[in-house]
Amino acid sequence: MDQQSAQQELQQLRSQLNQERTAYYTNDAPLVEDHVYDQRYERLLALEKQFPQLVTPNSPSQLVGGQVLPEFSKVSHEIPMLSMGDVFSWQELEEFNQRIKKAVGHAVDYCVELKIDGLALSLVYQQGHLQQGSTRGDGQIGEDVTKNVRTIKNIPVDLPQKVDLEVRGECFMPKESFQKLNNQREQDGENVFANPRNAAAGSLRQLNAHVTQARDLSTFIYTVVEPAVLGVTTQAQALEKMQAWGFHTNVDYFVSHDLEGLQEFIEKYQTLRNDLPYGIDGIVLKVNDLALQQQLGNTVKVPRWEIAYKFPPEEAQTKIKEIVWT
Ligand SMILES: NC(=O)c1cnc(OC2CCCC2)nc1N
Repeated sequence: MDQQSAQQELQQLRSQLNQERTAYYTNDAPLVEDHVYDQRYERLLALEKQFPQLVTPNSPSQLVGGQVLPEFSKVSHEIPMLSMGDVFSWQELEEFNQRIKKAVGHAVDYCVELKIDGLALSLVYQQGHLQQGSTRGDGQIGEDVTKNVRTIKNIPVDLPQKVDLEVRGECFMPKESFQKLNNQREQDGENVFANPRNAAAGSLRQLNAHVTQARDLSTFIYTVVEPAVLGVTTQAQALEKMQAWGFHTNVDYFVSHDLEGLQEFIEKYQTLRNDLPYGIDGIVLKVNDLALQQQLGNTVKVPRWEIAYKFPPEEAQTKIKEIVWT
């Protein structure tokens, strides 16, 4: 076979295998039988062995980097990765709502999301290919964790369209994986992680990508930095579109008008949180209209258009709950 036709076949194999991998891990909806995927993967490896000069970073064979990094290189976030203001009571949520109504002049819709207890992650795509993954760091400068990010199963390496796009979300470790990891560490006489969030941070910020790959990390993507690229004008549409493009998003969100239905949502998830397969530490209220978000802008540290309502720590939950609701 000549190089030209090998190049064409490899391009097709890479795109097919990456799509099949995303569908399998993100939507639990495999596109092909396992043995078909395996045959394709074997063909890719054989061609790459015969034509090593045709291997690309996005190839499924390159997902786990070879060498262990000496340290992380730094990434500067063009748009700062802001944190969130926290409130702890219903009254403070109402004060937040009043501030928004005063600034905007009328009641607004909010997109209400679960607050996943993980660490913030940025994913940058160029021409539809995953180019870089980085941590929030101090909001301006984060760490380049691209090699590790490529091992996270529900992060797509290719997008359905060849566009430049940045999305952000939460990287977390499911509770069950956390338990298994700590049991294994205890058996190996290693120190255990205090909670799933620390385990996720320690696993993502690993200099050896093979270690990250073994840690069963996951993501919930919640922000598109440039909504126009996806043609969306609200946060709820952004969540829908990102899911359609292959990102793993959290479906337990709803749009409330002027806090309607919010108390029920909070009570529901303050109770449900123990049974969820991942950790949450509250809910996030975001002005749904993205143009309004821009109009409201940000303070130095946090956006004015969103607030995080933090649940009381799990052990104290019952006591504080009576105080908050009576
Ligand atoms: N932990 C979460 O689940 C979560 C975190 N952050 C955000 O929104 C960003 C958007 C701009 C600042 C915060 N949404 C979330 N759901």
